[in-house]
Amino acid sequence: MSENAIELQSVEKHYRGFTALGGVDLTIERGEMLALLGHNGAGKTTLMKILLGLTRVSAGRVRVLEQPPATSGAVALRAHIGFLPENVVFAGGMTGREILHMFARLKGQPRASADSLLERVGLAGAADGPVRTYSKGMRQRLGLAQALIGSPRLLLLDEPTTGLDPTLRQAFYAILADMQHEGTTILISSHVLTELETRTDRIAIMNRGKLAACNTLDGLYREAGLPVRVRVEVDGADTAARVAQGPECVLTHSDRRVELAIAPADKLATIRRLSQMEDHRIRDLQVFTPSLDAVYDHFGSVRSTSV
Ligand SMILES: Nc1ncnc2c1ncn2[C@@H]1O[C@H](COP(=O)(O)OP(=O)(O)OP(=O)(O)O)[C@@H](O)[C@H]1O
Repeated sequence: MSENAIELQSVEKHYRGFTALGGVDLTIERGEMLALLGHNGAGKTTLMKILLGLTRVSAGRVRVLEQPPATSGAVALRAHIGFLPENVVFAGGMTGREILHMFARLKGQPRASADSLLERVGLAGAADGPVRTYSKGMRQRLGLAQALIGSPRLLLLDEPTTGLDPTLRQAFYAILADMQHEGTTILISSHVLTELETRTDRIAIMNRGKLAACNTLDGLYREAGLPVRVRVEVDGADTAARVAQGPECVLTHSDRRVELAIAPADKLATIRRLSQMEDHRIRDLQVFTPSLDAVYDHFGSVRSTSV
């Protein structure tokens, strides 16, 4: 059995001359949670549709749980995939329980499994009310319950937390963490890097139909190589001058404070240099790593502009 739940090799998708995906290589291991980030139109939904077998690739090779997804023989494969689309719409007149029972029947699963999923997503109390009375967060949770029917081996979630408040988002990710713990592979697309930073194993950033980066968060920081900012609070003008005399780029300089910009690899050398200035008083030193938004911007705008 392959270690990989998803394998994409040189995948392209063209719509009448428009390139939605321009050669994507991506492998996702079984049990991994990978975030797919990208601007509007970057190609995230197209990629998910390909994985679901809803659209065929124009070129390249795709394997989902070791099978090509867009073939007539892929019906059994789909039973192992849970999908939550970006805009989930349910018949407003039906209750949450009726909807989940319907999806359970379609997936050949017992009704009891739907009932326990309503518990799991915290909708048991509202399950017998019509969906038109549900809040956005409740509809999203019903959508997640629908995606979880049949304990899928692969979960594809297209911007699932859009519009959820922070508490609901946390509850949503707690359920995903449980699923991952049980061995489910999860691919989750989003615009928001900050909410995914501590929750996913790796982050793939798409830019205009190409993969601009795919790495752990630490790996993305390393790859981006964005400068680290060091703020040094000093006892007076002499010390400030000494701090500013080093090889680092000086961002601001006053008698009390100097700010330096340094390459991540030089961080320790700078701290060593500052700590060895024994005859000068450094009152405080703060290191600011680049924000996640800066990392995202770096890959979203600098690389992969050739599609
Ligand atoms: N059926 C289609 N016909 C023509 N162009 C399409 C079709 N589907 C998608 N596209 C184009 O392909 C590009 C990628 O679209 P896609 O929906 O995959 O982006 P996305 O990253 O999911 O964006 P968003 O974050 O806005 O949902 C877009 O420019 C879109 O207009």
